[in-house]
This record gives sequence, structure tokens and C-alpha cells, in this order.
Amino acid sequence: MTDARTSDEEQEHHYLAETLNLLGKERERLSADIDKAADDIDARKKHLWDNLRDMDFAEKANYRGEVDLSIKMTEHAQLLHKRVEKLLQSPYFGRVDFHTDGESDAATHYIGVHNFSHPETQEIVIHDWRAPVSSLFYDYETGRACYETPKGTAHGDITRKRQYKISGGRLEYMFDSALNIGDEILQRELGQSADDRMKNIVATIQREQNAVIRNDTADVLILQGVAGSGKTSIALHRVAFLLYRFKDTLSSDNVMILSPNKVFGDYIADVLPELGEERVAEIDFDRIASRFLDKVTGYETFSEQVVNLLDRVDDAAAERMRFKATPEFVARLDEWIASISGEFTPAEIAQKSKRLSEDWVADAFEDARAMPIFTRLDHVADTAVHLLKNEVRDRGGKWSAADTSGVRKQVRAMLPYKDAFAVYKAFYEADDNRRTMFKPLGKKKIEYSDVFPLIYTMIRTARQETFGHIRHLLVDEMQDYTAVQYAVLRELFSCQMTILGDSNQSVNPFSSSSLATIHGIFPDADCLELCKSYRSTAEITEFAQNISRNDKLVPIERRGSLPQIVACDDQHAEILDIIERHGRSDFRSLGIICKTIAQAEAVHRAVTEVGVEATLLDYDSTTFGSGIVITSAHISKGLEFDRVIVPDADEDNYGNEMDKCMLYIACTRAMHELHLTHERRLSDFLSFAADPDVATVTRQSTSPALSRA
Ligand SMILES: Nc1ncnc2c1ncn2[C@@H]1O[C@H](COP(=O)(O)OP(=O)(O)OP(=O)(O)O)[C@@H](O)[C@H]1O
Repeated sequence: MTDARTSDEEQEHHYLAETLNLLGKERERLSADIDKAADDIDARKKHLWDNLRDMDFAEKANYRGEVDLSIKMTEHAQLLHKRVEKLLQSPYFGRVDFHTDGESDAATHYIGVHNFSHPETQEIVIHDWRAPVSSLFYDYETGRACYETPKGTAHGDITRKRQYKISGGRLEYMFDSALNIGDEILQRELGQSADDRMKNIVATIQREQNAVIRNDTADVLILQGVAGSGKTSIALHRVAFLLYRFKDTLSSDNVMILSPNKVFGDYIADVLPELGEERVAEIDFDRIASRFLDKVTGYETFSEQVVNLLDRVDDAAAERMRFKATPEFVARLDEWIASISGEFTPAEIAQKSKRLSEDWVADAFEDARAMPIFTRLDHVADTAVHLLKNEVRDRGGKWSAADTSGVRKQVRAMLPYKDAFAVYKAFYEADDNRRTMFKPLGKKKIEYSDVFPLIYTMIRTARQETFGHIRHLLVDEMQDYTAVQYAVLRELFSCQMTILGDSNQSVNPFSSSSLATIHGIFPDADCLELCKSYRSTAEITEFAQNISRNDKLVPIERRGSLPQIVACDDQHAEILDIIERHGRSDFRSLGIICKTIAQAEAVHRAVTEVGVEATLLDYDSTTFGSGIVITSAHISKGLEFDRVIVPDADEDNYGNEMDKCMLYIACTRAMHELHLTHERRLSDFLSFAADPDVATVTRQSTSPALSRA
């Protein structure tokens, strides 16, 4: 190490010590402020309580207002305190020296998770990673660069770019970008063991990812990314960025995540708080379905549909799913709904010997043409009730609730459909070509493929409450939603959206949507693609590519062991053996990912019977577990584990296209090690594994760990 380098490091240690000193003082100041404010609030509350009787209404309201304000200010101080605590652990991770054209010297900017200014001089000591100047760090190497300032674009040269790893307030290492730091630190980060929650990646955001995060112009942004490309992480960082960029107009209350299930919601829940933002509300399509249909009809859920399909593909059911999955289907349904008003037959309304003529009804119906059909009928009925009621009362008569419902009934009878469900069913009955496309599951239950078409019909035929307060919706696993589901989203959320997914990871090949389809639904959307896969070692990525190839995928150069395929006589014994080896390794998380929940339950029973502690994740689970997790491929979507075991990798279990999707999803959950076990003939989807460069294939005929206590 040269002297220059040593003195450089000394300077960095010195700067870090100074920064920590400032942060320490700020923490003390905030703690004192919080304590004082708490005492003050207590005193005010006591004063209010003691003097309540002598105070008039205005005084009480004024006093309460002051207490509320003090509470809000204290909460803010607590938030700042939390941020300072966090910065004390790791104040910054990057530095850029930028020489603005025309200035005599380069300015040094340190970049961290939060902003921090010198309490006395107000000079910025640490820039928030989302600040405009921080884009220099993510978007450029040394040399010419520019960034936006309040006065316009600043042009100049980056003279130095440096990355740091600081933990517990201690500088662990640092690299200059001239030494290819980006890769070095990224490799170290990716090589780490998986946490039981998704973590933030601010220190190593890559340029193409930064372009997605900092896109603040797209109303709808569609992000297609290969497995492990960081889509979900990036989408959450994008939300944090937008909350920062538009802090005056956007708050976490205005953002919602549409996630595939509750476990996934739990898995990603820490990312925004880690980035200094509050958690945002979550919703999933099941909850939307329940809100609309609980009082209307029973229905199959998405998970039930997937479970049924995995059990057996019914060709006719698959055909019905395909039929209802396309944008053309939405167009036909729209046409049908629009045609309904033509079936309205105006007739005279008579109630309490008062009458409104057929012509009056026709005119009232015409005047309300902008409304959805059932809202329109209600409007005609309400107007009629208003007129008739006044007339009756003017003549000294009485108008009862029964009269109101009498009028409503008469108006409703002018349309041959009693509700949205009837309109929806008639859509199939009206055309011989689609007659067979509606097939209820028994008397009061509809197939999942009818759930969102019916909800769409409900929304288009009567005014519904929408999510008007939501200004940004994040939609994950976009490939699993059909055109009609997007049509429902468009009706319920008239806001900006970030829509992300991977067409290779669909769980229902009969009703998945391609990027092109989704782009067709949102023609003005910005479409971005992430092709580099970060999660898995190059060996695991190559293995998964052989199951389902995506020529655009670029694996990260991180080496590991070859995936292992083990043919065994007793698969559970082999799994126990891997579990035992896992316990002795440095890896923390192990995912056992089966094709179905029933298989996951069987493995769970087998391993817990011999004393292994493992969490079973099924469709009712709400939290992600740590350690050993056993689940199905469908539920494992979006999750990741240090090591993954895929049991039953045989031809019977993984034989058709849908199985292939599940196998792909399961294998791509592995970060560092992947094992597949089978007792029967290996699945043809894995025949490539005979190549010794791709996998190690072994035979295990004994029962290695059966004796486990
Ligand atoms: N720039 C980065 N720096 C560090 N880690 C990264 C980066 N980008 C992605 N990762 C890591 O890669 C892994 C995959 O990220 P994420 O789950 O967001 O990807 P995804 O595209 O949503 O995956 P999938 O669709 O397969 O579920 C995570 O461990 C994430 O932390």
C-alpha cells in the first residue's frame, strides 16, 4: 500500500470519526428534545384534566390542539432520532467528488440512506441516496457527468468515486471505482446469506436499475425482468424515491402494493421502513374479489384454481380460461355491456294513483345516459319517486317506503336483467359460440376465470366505490393477471402504476399475460426491461435456463457449486441428510419447494416427525419464516433462500407445461445451492442435467440420515 493510499485511508477514518461525532451529538440533542416534549405533553394533559371544568369549549379545543401539535412534533423528532441511530451504524456507503465546470475545486459528496446536515452550519454532511446529486454515484463512472440542481443542470467531471462498507460505525472496507468497486462490493453483498426479510440494496443499485427507480415521468411503468433481476427490490426503491421526490404531494398513505399473497407482503414489509419511509397498505386480488362477490356468489380462488390445475388439466376448463384471458374478451364484454341499454323498454310508472308517462321515463333514461346502466335505472327511479312523492304530499296524501320500492321495482322491470350477474350470464347465452364458455362449479359457485369478468361487469354496470385516495399502485407478478383483471384495476385505481413481473414465471399458462398484452392494455406506458440476474450463482442460473430459456438473461458472474440431482430410494432420508449438512454450513435459510401444497405437507410431516424444526407455508400463512421453510412453488414466488431442495423431480410430477413453470420458479429461488431429489424416473425437463458441466447427478441407495433423533 502506498503512502498516498495510507494517508487517504487515514483521512477517511478521520472523516468517519467526525461524522459519527456529529451524529452522536445530534442523537443526544434529539433524545433531550423528545424527553422534554414528553414531559411537556404530560404537564399539558394534566393541566387540561385539572382545569377541565373551568374551561369553555374554545379553550378546551385550543388546548387539545396544542397537545396534538406537541405529539406530532415529538413523533417527528422520534423519526429523526431513528434515522440518526441508523446513520450511526452506517452513515454512508458512497462518495463522489464532482468538479463543476467553472469552479476552482471539486466538491465531495457522501451518500447514505438518509440526509444529514451539520446542526450548526446546515451544510450537508450526508446526501440522501435519492437526492439529485446522488445520481452521479449510480449513473456514472469517473469523467464527464451532470446532475439536476434547483438552478438547472450542473455539468462537470467526476474526479473520484468511492464505495464503503461501514457496519456498527466501523469502516470494514472501501474501494475506488478505478479498482472496479461496483462489482467487488456487489459480489460481496450477493454472496451473503439470505435474510428472512427482503433487504434494501441502496449501496449497490446498478445503472439500469437506477433508471427504473428514478423514472418520475411515467404514469404507468411496466417492468419486465428475468428471475432474480431485482424487480421487486427496485419497485420498492422506486416507491421510496417517489415519496422523496414528491414529498409535498405524495405520502405513504397514497401508495398501495398489490401483492400475490400475504407471505410475500410480510417478506417485503421491512424494505420501506429501512429506507426511512412508512409501510404502505397492501391488497391482493383475493381481497378485491371478496369485497365484490361475498354477497353475490361463491367463487373459486386463484390458489384453488392453481391447485386444481396441478392436480389435473381439464381441457375444457383450460379452454374457458384461455377464452377469458385476452384483451379481445374484455372488448367483447364491453360491447355487450354497452348494448344492454338498448334492451331498456320504457313504460308508464303508476304509484298511489299518480302516473309518469312512458315518454317521461324515456326522456329521464336518456338524460342519464352517461351513467352505468343500473345506476341509471336508480337515477330514473329516484327522480320518479321525488316527483310522485311531492305530488301525493301536495294533495295531502302519505308516501311510504313501500311506495318508493314499488316505483323502483317498476323501473327495474323495464330492463330484462335484474343485476350484473344476470347481465354477465346473458353475455354467454346471447351467442352460441360462447355458450359453453360459462360453466359454474355447482349451483352457487363460479370458476376463478369468471371472477374478474363478473366483477368487471359489476363495475361497468353500477357506480362503485373506488380507491380514490391511492395515487400510486405497485403491481407485482404482472404475468399472472389477465386483461380483465387489468381492466378492473383501471376502473378501481385511476392513478400512476408500476407493474412488474416475468413472463417466464407464470403459474397458470392458460391465463397469463405477456409483456406485449399488458403493454397493449396500457399503450402509453414506459416499458423497461431488466436482464441481469443477481440472485443465484451462475451455475444455478444456467441450470434454470435449461428448464426455461430466456435468451436475454445475463447471469451475474458469481460462482458456486453445480446443482445436484440425487436419485434415491428414500427421498425423505436424502432430504434429512441435506438438512443435516445445511445445519453444519454457514447458510441460514433452506427452502424445500414442492410442486403442490399436499406434497409440501407430506415433506413437512416427514421431517418434523424426526425432530426437525421447519415452517410450513401454505395458502393461509401470513408470515414468512426463518430457517427451514417448506412450501409449494406457487407460494414461493418472489421469495429466496440460501439453499433450495426441490423434491419429487420426476416425470410424473413434472410432466406438463404448467409443471415446467413450477419447476422453474422453484429452482430460481436458490441463491447459493440447489438440490433436486427424485425416487422415480427423472423429469424430461431435467434431461439436460446429464451434461456434467451443468449438474452433478448421483444415486443414493442407502438411507443416510434416517437415524436422526
Ligand atoms: N443491485 C443490487 N445489489 C444487491 N443485490 C441485488 C441487486 N439487485 C438485486 N439484488 C438481489 O437479488 C435478489 C433478487 O431480487 P428480487 O427478489 O427483487 O428480484 P426479482 O426480479 O423480483 O425476482 P423474482 O422475480 O425471481 O422473484 C435479492 O436478493 C436482491 O437483494
